Amino acid sequence: MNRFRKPASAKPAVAYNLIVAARFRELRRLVPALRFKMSVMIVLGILTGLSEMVGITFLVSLVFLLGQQGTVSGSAVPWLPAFFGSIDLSLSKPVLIGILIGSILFRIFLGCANSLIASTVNHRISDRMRDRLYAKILTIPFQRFQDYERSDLINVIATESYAVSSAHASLVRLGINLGTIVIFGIGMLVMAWPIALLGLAFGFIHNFALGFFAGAYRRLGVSALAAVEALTQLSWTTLQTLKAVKSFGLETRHQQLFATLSREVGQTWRRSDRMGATTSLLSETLTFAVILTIILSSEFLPVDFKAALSATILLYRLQPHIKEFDSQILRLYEMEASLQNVLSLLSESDDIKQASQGEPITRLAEAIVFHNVSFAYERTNAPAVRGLSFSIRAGETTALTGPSGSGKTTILNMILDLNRPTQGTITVDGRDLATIDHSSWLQLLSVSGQDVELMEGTVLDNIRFRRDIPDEDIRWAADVACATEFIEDLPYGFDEWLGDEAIRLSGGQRQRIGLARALASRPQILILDEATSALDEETEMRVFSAIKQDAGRTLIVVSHRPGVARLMKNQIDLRPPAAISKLR
Ligand SMILES: Nc1ncnc2c1ncn2[C@@H]1O[C@H](COP(=O)(O)OP(=O)(O)OP(=O)(O)O)[C@@H](O)[C@H]1O
Repeated sequence: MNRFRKPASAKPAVAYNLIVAARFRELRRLVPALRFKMSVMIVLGILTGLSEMVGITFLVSLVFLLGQQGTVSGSAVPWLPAFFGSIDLSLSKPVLIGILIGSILFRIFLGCANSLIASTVNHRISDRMRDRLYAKILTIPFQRFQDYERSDLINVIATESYAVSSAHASLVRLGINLGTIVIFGIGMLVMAWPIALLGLAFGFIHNFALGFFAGAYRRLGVSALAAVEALTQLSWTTLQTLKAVKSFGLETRHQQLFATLSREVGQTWRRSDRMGATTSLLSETLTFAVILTIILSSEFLPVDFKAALSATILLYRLQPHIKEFDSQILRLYEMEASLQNVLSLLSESDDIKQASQGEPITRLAEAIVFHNVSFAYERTNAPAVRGLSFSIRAGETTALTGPSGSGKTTILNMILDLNRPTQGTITVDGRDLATIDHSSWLQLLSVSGQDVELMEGTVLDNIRFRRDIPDEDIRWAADVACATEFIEDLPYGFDEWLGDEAIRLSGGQRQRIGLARALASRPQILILDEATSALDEETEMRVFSAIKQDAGRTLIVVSHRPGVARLMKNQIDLRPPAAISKLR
């Protein structure tokens, strides 16, 4: 994730069960109206448990009554009088069978309803999380975005976002299990209190014993996440640098690295399975011990046999709930690392430029002026540019020149409002750029750089770049960028599939697609940052003369080629004054 964030602690929790409260608090921040939906699902789940308990006790009674004829005298179920006092609950066999079938059907119905609701709610949570994470990537300041590994961002959107719905599902299951445990416990207490006490002791021992695994599950979550992130990062960089990998003959090296990382991912899943099997075995052993205790001590228990049998079956049916209760807590530990990643990305502050509502701007009438502007990137010792004052006049052409690293791109980024000066101000027609509505300012601008970020799609898609631009404007832009001449030679012309690498295009052809993309929206201000560096001189001159024919546009060009700089009316030289005078 963020390269500058400390990794999540893998230490075991001090108080094992408190993780539930921590996860609940985090989820409440992430999912509005959490409590209502959760409560409905938990109540439905508990009702399912209740109908199961009713079914079990009536089933036991039925088994005992099957041999009898007519109405059963007295209460059919031994614990009912404890709830209903002196009311005569004599039941005939058909009624008993009816109640039994009813409770089974009710349980099936509630179970299905709850699964459907859970699935809908969980998918909605996942959809919402993915949308929010994606939106966050688009709204965090660009400089902050650069702190993140791209592959990790893909991971967090595509897979780790599910941690939120999984945590929600786990909390719901925990609520249902706890409610069911309480209801079964009360039922057992009424039927056979010694067995209920044994059950209570079992629950506590179970919870205590599984608590020892909390730290291991948390560490497992951290290492599983690290292994998946490393694997995705390698895959991502291999795809990005495949040409270099092949040119340097590094295929085998990459294959070996991938196999090692892939094995690590497999190992963490196997470790997860082994830990699941261990905790399950522990849980089953504890259940066996408690059932054995009941069987061995049954003769000495002061409980009616039918009630003892019902309570023992209940205890047996209770075990999965106790087991699930603890395994859901362990899951909360395991998913902690992923959840922290989601939370940390979502807690990034939005770019104030996008959030603030400044004054809209419809055109650049006079000039963009830098007033004693300095800019320092985060975590750097020296500012990238210092004390700059100059103006870029509207409707004119201006060249920004200077040696590599002198801050030309940094200046363009400030004009694009991607970065704001750390000192000084930039004004547009006399208004502070920081007070101008960000999106209306961007409507006036278009930029093309040395490296063109192509995307999966056709030539047309790449020029249009998901904007509403008519085909005529795209054709016009391709003409001005001198791109039509090579596009028409492609087998499918503008419909030729490029892919994000556009391997079949030369560097200069890719740059011309980038230029056409910038021109297609017919911007008032066109910014070209070494955008023609890969073109031959003749084509470059043709491109500039075509661009300059479209009068009225403000053109800002960064180029290391003196010939290009000379084509511009104004020049801003970023060399230190001493260096300039030495050259004269
Ligand atoms: N994201 C960043 N974080 C930290 N420092 C940066 C960042 N981007 C650029 N810099 C630094 O800021 C300085 C100016 O960089 P910039 O890219 O603006 O120079 P440039 O004049 O455009 O260079 P070139 O002609 O090589 O493209 C350089 O020292 C560079 O290392």
